[in-house]
Amino acid sequence: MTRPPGSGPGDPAMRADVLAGTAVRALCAEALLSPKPGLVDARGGGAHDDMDLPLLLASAEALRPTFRAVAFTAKRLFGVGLREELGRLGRAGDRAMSRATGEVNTHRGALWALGLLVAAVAGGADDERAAAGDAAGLAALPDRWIPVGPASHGELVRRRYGTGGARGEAEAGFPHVIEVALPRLRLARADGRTEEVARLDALLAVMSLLHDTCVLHRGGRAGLRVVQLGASAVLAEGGAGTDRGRAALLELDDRLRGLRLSPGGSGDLLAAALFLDLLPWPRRRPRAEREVMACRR
Ligand SMILES: CC(C)(COP(=O)(O)OP(=O)(O)OC[C@H]1O[C@@H](n2cnc3c(N)ncnc32)[C@H](O)[C@@H]1O)[C@@H](O)C(=O)NCCC(=O)NCCS
Ligand SMILES: Nc1ncnc2c1ncn2[C@@H]1O[C@H](COP(=O)(O)OP(=O)(O)OP(=O)(O)O)[C@@H](O)[C@H]1O
Repeated sequence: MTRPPGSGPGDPAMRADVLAGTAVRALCAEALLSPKPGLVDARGGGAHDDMDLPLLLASAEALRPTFRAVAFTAKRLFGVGLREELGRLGRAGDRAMSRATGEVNTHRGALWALGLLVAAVAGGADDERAAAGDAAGLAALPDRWIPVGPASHGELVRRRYGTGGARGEAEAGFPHVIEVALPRLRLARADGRTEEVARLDALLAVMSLLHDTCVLHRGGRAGLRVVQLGASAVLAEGGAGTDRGRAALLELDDRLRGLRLSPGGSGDLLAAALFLDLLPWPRRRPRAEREVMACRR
């Protein structure tokens, strides 16, 4: 759980501006990665007619002060006090995003995941699993100030299909980041894949398993099956780095754009994985290597 103030690593590499910079870099890296099935990328808006790459990059930059404030706050507060302040900062960040994008939801899910992870690292978590665990603890704490308003798409989907959505993923300690995206990223690197291919394979691995409320909202259970089976098929063909895998990926992209299905939750969790992967952890390599070995077995 979140540590009391003053017991963080005090590591200058984990200063608030470094954490905020790494969060923005992770968002930009996710946005730029191409070709992603159904998502906004360097080629265009994917399944979205209201987004493109410049909008996503502007939105990422608009969130930098929020991430910095989250990191400062997590060094100062802990427990429910921190959770409630994060809620306030997250809602203000959401408004900053909306101002930057003309009211388009470019990064709501990503701000939630990255905000919790930034807070966990600023609060003293000193490796990826500790960060995910501390973020889970924060997500599960009550926030008295959650505004009462119309149900979000995620809430409607949760009620209808009983899935946990972005909240459930965070409260469970980001299993699709820790157990799926990061091991796949490292396995692909260890197999000599390019960085772009490794990131695409990590995204596909998440898509093949996640119950994404964006997809369920737009396409119901049938839509979710298209996404999960389509991503599994690309991986079964060898992933984004093989000719057959690349052809299957482009086919899936056409299909998702045709059905207007966007795997936005998977995009968010890839950004969260890239954030943890890009951070200058004090002691990280041995664990990363162990995960590659575990994934090979
Ligand atoms: C929890 C959030 C994401 C709201 O979730 P909800 O499902 O109700 O809303 P909504 O449908 O608008 O957005 C959910 C987004 O999560 C992503 N997502 C969808 N499914 C999943 C999933 N299974 N796992 C992870 N992310 C997912 C998608 O990008 C989607 O757009 C968040 O906006 C929130 O409540 N923020 C309050 C502010 C706060 O406490 N912030 C703290 C950190 S700064
Ligand atoms: N590259 C990306 N392209 C598009 N969305 C992404 C990308 N990466 C992450 N996302 C996430 O996807 C979500 C946007 O999804 P979506 O447009 O379905 O949301 P919505 O506004 O709730 O729904 P709708 O557009 O169906 O009305 C954002 O919360 C964002 O965090």
